[in-house]
Amino acid sequence: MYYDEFAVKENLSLPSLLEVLSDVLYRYSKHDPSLQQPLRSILSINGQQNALLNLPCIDIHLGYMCVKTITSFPESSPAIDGAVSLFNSNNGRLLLIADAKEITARRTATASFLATQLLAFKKWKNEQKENAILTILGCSVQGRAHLDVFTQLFKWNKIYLWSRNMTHAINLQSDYSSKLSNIEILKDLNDNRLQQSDVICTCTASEEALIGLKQVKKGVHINAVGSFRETMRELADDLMLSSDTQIIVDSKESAMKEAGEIIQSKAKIMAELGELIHNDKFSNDICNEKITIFKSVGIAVEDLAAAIVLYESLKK
Ligand SMILES: NC(=O)C1=CN([C@@H]2O[C@H](COP(=O)(O)OP(=O)(O)OC[C@H]3O[C@@H](n4cnc5c(N)ncnc54)[C@H](O)[C@@H]3O)[C@@H](O)[C@H]2O)C=CC1
Ligand SMILES: O=C(O)C1=NCCCC1
Repeated sequence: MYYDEFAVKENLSLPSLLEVLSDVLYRYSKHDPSLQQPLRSILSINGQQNALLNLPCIDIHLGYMCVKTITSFPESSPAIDGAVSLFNSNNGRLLLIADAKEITARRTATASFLATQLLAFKKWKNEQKENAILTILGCSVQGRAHLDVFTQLFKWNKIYLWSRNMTHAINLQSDYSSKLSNIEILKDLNDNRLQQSDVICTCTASEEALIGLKQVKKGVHINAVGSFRETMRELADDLMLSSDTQIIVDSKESAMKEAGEIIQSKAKIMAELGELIHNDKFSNDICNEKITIFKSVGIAVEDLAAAIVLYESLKK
């Protein structure tokens, strides 16, 4: 009944997760009445950064209900802890309880990869696809999960890693050295290799902007993962507000309440990721001249997708 982080990692197929994620995000953005997801609750402890989060949702179309309860304690390691519970929505039976750290890490990175497919790969010519450069900022749990998912699902020409503490980047490079020989470390964010990157994933808990318009190239795609509070941000206002930037989010309702970059810059949101799925008009509006930003804060239907994939794989 309880699946720990190792069981989650071993049994959560990324291609299946990508498929179920696309389906639930598509129906979420279409306001499909069979899918219910209220805004999550974030209860802060003594007004500090430490918090208890609750993310429920019901999907009567797929026949499941899910609730993830996690703590976020940024000064602890790991920063996130908790469990995901999956239920049958026809009879109310509890089906599975699984480690939330691994589910959160993998569903978040897979959502970023889905955004990269829809916002970057679709607009690239073959040559850019064959020579694509990925940069990951922040080398803790999310940075590691992004490296893992992005390299399992796509072949990158080069990968650059940056972390505020360089040892973390070096350790991550070393952990992957037997599988990947194309990882390099960026010592700082003014390194012009950042400007050569086709895709950048920002995976930090920063409260100050780490990158601005001057540090990235025209047409870059950015997955901004880290911020989920008004006071947090990884991207500067000039990047958020440029007329060359198109901003996509996982949920407009959540992003406007939680995404620091969006609240602070008052940048306009172009669409939710789910609106881009099965939508040729939107895909055609995304062009190679524009910078695309997928700002995620994390929503319950993503955990539901992961829990369903896990449950159905364990049932076999
Ligand atoms: N969008 C989403 O769906 C999700 C977002 N998150 C958020 O993503 C971020 C990363 O998550 P984890 O790796 O689990 O957190 P973590 O606490 O394990 O790591 C935080 C990372 O941020 C770096 N960092 C903190 N302050 C910084 C600063 N001022 N400048 C540069 N780097 C800084 C740390 O060095 C560390 O590498 C967190 O803010 C977390 O809350 C986490 C889960 C899901
Ligand atoms: O969606 C999640 O799960 C989280 N989002 C923001 C940070 C904590 C976990």
